[in-house]
Amino acid sequence: MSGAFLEVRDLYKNYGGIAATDHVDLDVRESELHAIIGPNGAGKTTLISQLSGEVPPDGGRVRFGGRDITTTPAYKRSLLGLARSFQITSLMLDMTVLENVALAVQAHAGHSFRFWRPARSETGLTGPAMEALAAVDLADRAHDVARAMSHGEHRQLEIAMALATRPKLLLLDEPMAGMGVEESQRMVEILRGLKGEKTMLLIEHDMDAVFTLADRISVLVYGRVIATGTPEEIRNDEAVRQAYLGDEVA
Ligand SMILES: Nc1ncnc2c1ncn2[C@@H]1O[C@H](COP(=O)(O)OP(=O)(O)OP(=O)(O)O)[C@@H](O)[C@H]1O
Repeated sequence: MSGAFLEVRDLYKNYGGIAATDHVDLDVRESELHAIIGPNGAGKTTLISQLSGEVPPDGGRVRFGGRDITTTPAYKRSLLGLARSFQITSLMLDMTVLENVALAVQAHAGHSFRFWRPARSETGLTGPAMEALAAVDLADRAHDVARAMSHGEHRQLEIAMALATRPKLLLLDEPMAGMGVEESQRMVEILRGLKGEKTMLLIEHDMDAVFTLADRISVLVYGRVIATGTPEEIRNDEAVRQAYLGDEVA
């Protein structure tokens, strides 16, 4: 027992002879920002999908908050406090920013809200929704229609929707994907603001962002974790340097 908040042991997923995750061991400690990096096809998305419960593992165990959740379905993991940042495809573009977040709160709370009332009229929904929007620097956009926002703001909104459910662990799947320099910098600031308050597992290709933000980094190559450590340790790890042909993590 490591006493980690999220404990992954021997996790395995095979796709037609390819081990997408190959006996992965991973510990995420409470309050840390733990990043997963690795070349294309290394298994990062498969790993996060196994943690959120969308992809069932072929072997191994996942424990969260001391409880075995290996076979727990995604919606129950979310109720236990394990949230994956929503994807853009789940945004309601013709609704306001606030309504989108309120819907996420409502969906998470299930029966405790009266579903036939419009989400905007429930103060029990708008309180947590506004708090989440403030955390991602979108409070002043609350009443704008989601369609009117930029790509970067849509990604901020996705994070607000996950935060509004007050998760204990936030799974972030490439939050900087498709962003320009300025948008990425804004996202880095937002994640920096959440550091310490939220435990986060971050998958990201933007190495500058990862090395700036992460408390610890795990490196996945061909489905295997080849190293875990502080940014400094990862930077100096010979196997990691070789996996990245020496330069990208320098
Ligand atoms: N649903 C699937 N069916 C078959 N093979 C899959 C499936 N999902 C992933 N794979 C394979 O598993 C391996 C790991 O893929 P995965 O998408 O998890 O990697 P990744 O590290 O997220 O890649 P990227 O950085 O490009 O997003 C790849 O070889 C991929 O082709």
